[in-house]
Amino acid sequence: MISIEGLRKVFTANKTETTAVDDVTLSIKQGDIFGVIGYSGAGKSTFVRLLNRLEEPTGGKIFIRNQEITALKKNELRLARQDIGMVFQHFNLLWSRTVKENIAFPLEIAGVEKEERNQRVQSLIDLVGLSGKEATYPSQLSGGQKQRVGIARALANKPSVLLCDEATSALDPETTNSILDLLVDINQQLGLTIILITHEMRVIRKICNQVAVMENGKVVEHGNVLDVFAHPKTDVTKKFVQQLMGDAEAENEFEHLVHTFENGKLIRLHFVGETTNDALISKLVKAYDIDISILQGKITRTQAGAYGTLFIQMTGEELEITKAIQHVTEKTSVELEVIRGVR
Ligand SMILES: Nc1ncnc2c1ncn2[C@@H]1O[C@H](COP(=O)(O)OP(=O)(O)OP(=O)(O)O)[C@@H](O)[C@H]1O
Repeated sequence: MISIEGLRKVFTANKTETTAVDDVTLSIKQGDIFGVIGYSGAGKSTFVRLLNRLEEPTGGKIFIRNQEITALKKNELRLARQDIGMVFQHFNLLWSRTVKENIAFPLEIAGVEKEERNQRVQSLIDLVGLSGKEATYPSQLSGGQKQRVGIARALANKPSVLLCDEATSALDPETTNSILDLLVDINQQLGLTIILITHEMRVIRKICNQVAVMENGKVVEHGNVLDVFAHPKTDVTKKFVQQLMGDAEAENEFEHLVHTFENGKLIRLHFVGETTNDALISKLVKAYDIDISILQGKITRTQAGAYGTLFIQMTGEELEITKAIQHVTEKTSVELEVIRGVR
């Protein structure tokens, strides 16, 4: 759907050059909710603004549905942009226009007839849950409602791609959740491909199936959200994962466990994907003559499945414990590590 090859953006200000986006190559599939995460200054905003050429690339190519965006002339670009909606952090609404008039604006520019325009605006208002607010001005709306107008406006020309530039960063956690739910709805109902940038891992966790991590203009890691979460390779990704999981896996935590729970085997189970639903612990206790205590852990859910770590203590006969461990390693995809054997 979207193919990005060697994308670069260098800004020159006061004779100093800043490489905001540095040789980014990615491909994004139709229907993906693709998250780009990074700390402030990583280059996320520049990256997303390059995709519709709100910023002109210094180098590289962008293809959207086989059309080379980077090769388009100004007037061709205007048409191509109708296929790429964009939602902004600070909404960018027209304050002197009502909700209805804001959403109608891109349709007026595209020359859509009044009757069709009105119909489309009304169905967008229903889609984003703003029925009854048609004649309201943006200043009379809450942040979440303003962003709903922003989303409806971005969808007005029936784009196949929606770019979200920190769309929930100005909102409180509850409103963030409702806007993220709306984006998932839109993705499912309209089959829209969504690219969103954020500095919050919980946004990625809640709605993305793919993620790219940016640092110093480069994509340092990317792939399926679960894979990247479960096996983070770079320090920056590890820090983001820790934002969600806390430091449940920190070394000093397990030292503490080893000393506190002196009997039986101490085991770390690492769950990735659907296996967390399989009632593994109760199956083990029923099938083998052992006891299991859950000592510590955290499991979190992502759009692509669950993952997390659980520290358990197994007590009982050595042979039974060995059989239970074999069951986990041979019959499930849960990763198991014995961190201390029987005393
Ligand atoms: N118009 C500009 N002129 C000069 N430098 C710029 C310009 N826009 C961005 N930069 C620089 O490019 C780098 C990346 O900025 P960008 O805004 O893309 O990062 P970001 O990851 O989106 O950060 P934030 O979340 O704080 O917006 C920064 O070093 C920034 O100072």
